[in-house]
Amino acid sequence: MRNNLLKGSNALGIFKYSSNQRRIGFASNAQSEIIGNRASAMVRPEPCDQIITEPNAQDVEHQAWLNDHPSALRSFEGMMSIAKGKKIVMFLDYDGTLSPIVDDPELAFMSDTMRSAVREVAKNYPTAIISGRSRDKVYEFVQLNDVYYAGSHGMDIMAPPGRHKFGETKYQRRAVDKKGNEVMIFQPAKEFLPEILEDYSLVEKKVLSVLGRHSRFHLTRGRKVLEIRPSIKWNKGNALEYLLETLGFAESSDVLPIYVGDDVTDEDAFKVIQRRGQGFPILVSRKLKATRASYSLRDPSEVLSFLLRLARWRRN
Ligand SMILES: O=P(O)(O)OC[C@H]1O[C@H](O[C@H]2O[C@H](CO)[C@@H](O)[C@H](O)[C@H]2O)[C@H](O)[C@@H](O)[C@@H]1O
Repeated sequence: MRNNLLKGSNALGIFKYSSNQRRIGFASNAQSEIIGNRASAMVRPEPCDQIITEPNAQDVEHQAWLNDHPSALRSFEGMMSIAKGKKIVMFLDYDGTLSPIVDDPELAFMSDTMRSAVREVAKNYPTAIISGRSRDKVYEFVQLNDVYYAGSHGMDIMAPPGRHKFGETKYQRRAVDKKGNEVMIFQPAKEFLPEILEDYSLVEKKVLSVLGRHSRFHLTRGRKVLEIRPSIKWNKGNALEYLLETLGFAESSDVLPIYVGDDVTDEDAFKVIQRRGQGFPILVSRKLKATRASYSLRDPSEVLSFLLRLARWRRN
């Protein structure tokens, strides 16, 4: 039991300090390696050292969660050995994944570094951004041409110019983007739009009472967000499947979708990947959470590292 606790605390970057023990710290300073009593008397502990007695129950629980949902950065080589010879398709959520969570949704900008990482990934693998936001808003933030955009939880999908096939799909139509390029738009909930626009301001004030008058809609909750959605079976998971189909991978046995997301709405996409038995669902979270994801990343800065490694992996 004690060994297990210590194993957990080591993996969490916490170690027990005693003066007669060999100790390797995380400080870059060479002095952080101390051997024996004599040396320990000469060297002051580095500020990063944490002196603790036992990890608490929460640490142990978090470590158990990390064992079940290991870091996609630490597991990168293993993941890529599975990906070898397969066609990777990249799916990315926006808020909390490509941009940090901030109080004002209008200010949820992504960094230029993140933008160029996504651009690099999109050069190498088909890439889609699937967000709860409107498609236009996500495009405004991301501003990349060569990616698929799926707004409103996948209910409004746009393929990049020249990257689409126009089939007979009922809700699909040709359109022209702001730069005058022909794009393909897919909107399975289009017929609901007039009602959404008509009731929007009222919905903000009296969400539940409005819902009482619109049985065709239902309420979902995100991170500090109330959303009214058409009661159709369409979510980020359906969008992922639709995009794989659009890309010609519907029946493919060698496609490997990677989906990175942080919120409850991303669980639908994780579920689809689990069901297909192919691909990597990755949850972005610092906290232990119930999830269908197989891997984890702590925050958007780790997402950035993952994307950069993925782009580099293909180049090599
Ligand atoms: O699917 P996503 O791309 O993750 O979008 C989900 C929601 O994102 C936005 O809200 C979240 O991010 C905000 C900015 O960081 C934050 O203030 C809010 O608390 C979060 O819930 C967006 O405002 C929603 O419309 C999206 O559904």
